[in-house]
Amino acid sequence: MSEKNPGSTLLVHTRAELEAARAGRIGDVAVVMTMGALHEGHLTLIRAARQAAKTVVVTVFVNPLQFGPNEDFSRYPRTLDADVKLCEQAEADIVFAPAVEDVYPGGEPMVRITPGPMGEVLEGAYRPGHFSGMLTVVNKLLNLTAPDYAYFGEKDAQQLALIRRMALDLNLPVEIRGVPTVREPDGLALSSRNRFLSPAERASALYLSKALFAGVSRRTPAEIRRSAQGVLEQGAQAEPPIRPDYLALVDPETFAEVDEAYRGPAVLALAAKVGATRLIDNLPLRIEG
Ligand SMILES: Nc1ncnc2c1ncn2[C@@H]1O[C@H](COP(=O)(O)OP(=O)(O)OP(=O)(O)O)[C@@H](O)[C@H]1O
Ligand SMILES: CC(C)(CO)[C@@H](O)C(=O)[O-]
Ligand code: BAL
Repeated sequence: MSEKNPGSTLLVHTRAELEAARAGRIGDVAVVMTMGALHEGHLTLIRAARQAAKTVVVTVFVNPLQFGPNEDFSRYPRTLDADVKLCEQAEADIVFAPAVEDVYPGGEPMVRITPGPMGEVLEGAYRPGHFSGMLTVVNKLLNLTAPDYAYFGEKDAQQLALIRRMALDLNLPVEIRGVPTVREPDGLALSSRNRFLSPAERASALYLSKALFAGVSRRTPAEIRRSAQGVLEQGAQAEPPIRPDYLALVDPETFAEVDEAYRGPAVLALAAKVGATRLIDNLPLRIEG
């Protein structure tokens, strides 16, 4: 049974409930996929979807397939009641929060999406299997929600590039739309995992966005990398120190490192651990030389 909230947002859990909630609705559909623990970044995606489409579906699903064995699947925050209230405020029509058995009716899937070379670098190198699990569930959620448009954040720029590429390579009947990163006033990218940070870790985490902003103010690829790297090195001396996984200046479509002669759009990408929490951040920029 679907649960009707005080406003007009319907919370549904199964495919049948989702189809019933969709029945009779006319016009275009936008989906915003999330792992819950919603914050202003997610709400910005939902508002963009609200502007664009007659029906807005928000999915809330912590996808086991995209977490490695030693990652934070079990401690990932789960706050469905609060999430539904926020979706209500952002005027989403339907929240689809399925159980694992509904998304994976055949158990662990034998058939999965292979991300190809773009899925093997940066996040893909540090989280083996992550992008295959992510693309597989995004494909499933697209099949279940059948949207005209799907909204994703630029904070997860490699994920966004892979989803765009999957839509192109697999002829998916959906338009993938990216939304700029929402940040705290001091620059920290909003992320559900920020709630794990102690005040001291929160202060050290600021070196991630500081490094990106130091980089984008430079002109050439070497200067951009050097400048961002310098700030990350300061962060590695902070207390507690940040422990960077990677810093890269890449082509936004392929995520291959750009060379010194490259001019055009790029993404400055990084990931670092702060205490037990791993954070990523990305900034699009234009290399003019
Ligand atoms: N600060 C942000 N600004 C814009 N979009 C965001 C932001 N944070 C997350 N998103 C987007 O929201 C969608 C759902 O992301 P998700 O639920 O994983 O949240 P998250 O905050 O990225 O969590 P975490 O990084 O801790 O996994 C993704 O498309 C993601 O890129
Ligand atoms: C796209 C997504 C919802 C798939 O589980 C997840 O990777 C995320 O929240 O970015
Ligand atoms: N926000 C990206 C999803 C993940 O970290 O698994």
